[in-house]
Amino acid sequence: MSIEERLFALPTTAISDATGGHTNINARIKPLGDHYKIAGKALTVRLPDGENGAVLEAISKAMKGDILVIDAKGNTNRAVAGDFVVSLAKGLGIQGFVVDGVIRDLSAIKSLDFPIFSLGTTVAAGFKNGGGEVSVPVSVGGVAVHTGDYIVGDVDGVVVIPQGEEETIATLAEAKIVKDDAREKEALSSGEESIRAYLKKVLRTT
Ligand SMILES: O=C([O-])CC(=O)C(=O)O
Repeated sequence: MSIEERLFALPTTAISDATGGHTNINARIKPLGDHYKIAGKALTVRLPDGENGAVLEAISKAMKGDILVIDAKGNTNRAVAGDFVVSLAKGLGIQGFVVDGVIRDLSAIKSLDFPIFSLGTTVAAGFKNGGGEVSVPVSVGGVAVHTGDYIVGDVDGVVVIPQGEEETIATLAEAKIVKDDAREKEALSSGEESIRAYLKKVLRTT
């Protein structure tokens, strides 16, 4: 399995447990659909307040499977993208967007089934006066993100794994799931009896 496949198979909660939660993106950045799941490499975009021109530049530079991580500085009045821009990204094999800002044309974007994690939606398009940078360090949801960092997102939120730590974090998260499964089996195997036995054990030892 590739590292992308291993990360895709992991819930963000297990990755958060493995990282200690230090690189969890602020919970205000949410998936626009509960079923959205992304795992892949970040390509960063930094936008001047209210602008969105550099998103097109990022789309043109992205590799298939990349996730655009867009620092729009929390602006909720101007969209970084609408359904047209999202169609371009989807058409070139970009996996999803994580946006510290908002998008528009939600209903059409939902029809495209393109995973977006954002602060929500707005009606207004972004300005196109230029400016903005692609592949520079950004801050999104309170977390520093560099191009090449790994991003995993699902219904619970978005986590960042700094480049170079992905193998270690995936291994720790996989181990956490095995541990959680064993705990669940122990506590829930025979209804009230096993629940009480489990609580007794835990409350005595903590
Ligand atoms: O042009 C824009 O700023 C975004 C937009 O409406 C689209 O992508 O459809």
